[in-house]
Amino acid sequence: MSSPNHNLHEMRDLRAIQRSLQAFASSPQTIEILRTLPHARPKHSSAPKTLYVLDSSFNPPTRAHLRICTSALLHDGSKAEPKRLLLLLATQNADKAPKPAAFEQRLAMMSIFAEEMVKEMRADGGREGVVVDVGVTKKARFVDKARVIEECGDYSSINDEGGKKPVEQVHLTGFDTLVRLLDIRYYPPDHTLAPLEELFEKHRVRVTRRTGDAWGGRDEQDEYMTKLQRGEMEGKDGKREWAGRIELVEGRKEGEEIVSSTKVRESSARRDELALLKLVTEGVGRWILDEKLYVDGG
Ligand SMILES: Nc1ncnc2c1ncn2[C@@H]1O[C@H](COP(=O)(O)OP(=O)(O)OP(=O)(O)O)[C@@H](O)[C@H]1O
Ligand SMILES: NC(=O)c1ccc[n+]([C@@H]2O[C@H](COP(=O)(O)O)[C@@H](O)[C@H]2O)c1
Repeated sequence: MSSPNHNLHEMRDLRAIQRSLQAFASSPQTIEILRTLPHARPKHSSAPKTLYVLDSSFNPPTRAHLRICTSALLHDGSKAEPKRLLLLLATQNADKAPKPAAFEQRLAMMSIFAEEMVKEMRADGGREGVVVDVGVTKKARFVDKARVIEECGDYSSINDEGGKKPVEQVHLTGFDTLVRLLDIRYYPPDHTLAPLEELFEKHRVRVTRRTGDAWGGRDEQDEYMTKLQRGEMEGKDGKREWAGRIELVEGRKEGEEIVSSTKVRESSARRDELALLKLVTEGVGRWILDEKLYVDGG
């Protein structure tokens, strides 16, 4: 889907981002790619075979988000190349009311975060040619996001018969979000998992463990996965085979600090710069401090 907003230059001008967001909000569009990095892209990039999607409120992007993305791009060897990553800001959340910061601030941070990620992957993994998109969607649930991404012209390739071939999406989530993805309360009016059929038929979910906080320890998370494999979803019109489309990967190591966007906002509210800078990438940290983001609470 081409748009006048595409490739907002560097995404630092908050007013320009705001104007793009307003245009998006008042348009019938449900998804829009606002920036693609790096600027000079490898030829193959327009037709990825695997599209990783990190959907988040990015309030702000953290080192946990960075790990989720780089782990997928660098270590998910089984997926088809070329790979591409979409950082997707959800302007509507399935659970949460909007909180600080404003969406334009979040997009500016996502853009800085994407630049830092591309740079880090070049340095660490020797990985040239990773293409990262920064986009927005009005859709809150994963099943709806997957559908609008499929329809987004930026990612289709042409099949042998000349038709459009949608790319396989791998949705990157934390364990807490997998539990919510498979919770029937998000699927009115029938409140069954049947609407997820189209998601799991075509796409996958790569789940990072999230332990040591409110989401249970390793054993509880393993037990949850075992129940899925044994067909726990079937009573809710889900399918046991879907478990094969869900991959659980390691997250934080034992003893490593717990990272969340909430913790960043709390550090900023306490004016604890040192704590804040440990939770986010350097450029995002600098932006938060310069803009005095979250200092009034949130
Ligand atoms: N530390 C983490 N470990 C594993 N997954 C994470 C972690 N932080 C975020 N995620 C996952 O990344 C996705 C987007 O994260 P989200 O924006 O909800 O971050 P958050 O830190 O949970 O936010 P908040 O603290 O504002 O609730 C979600 O699927 C979430 O589960
Ligand atoms: N069943 C679902 O598809 C479902 C449930 C809960 C959250 N979500 C989405 O997950 C993303 C991350 O959510 P949180 O910021 O609440 O962790 C948001 O885009 C949110 O809308 C989707």
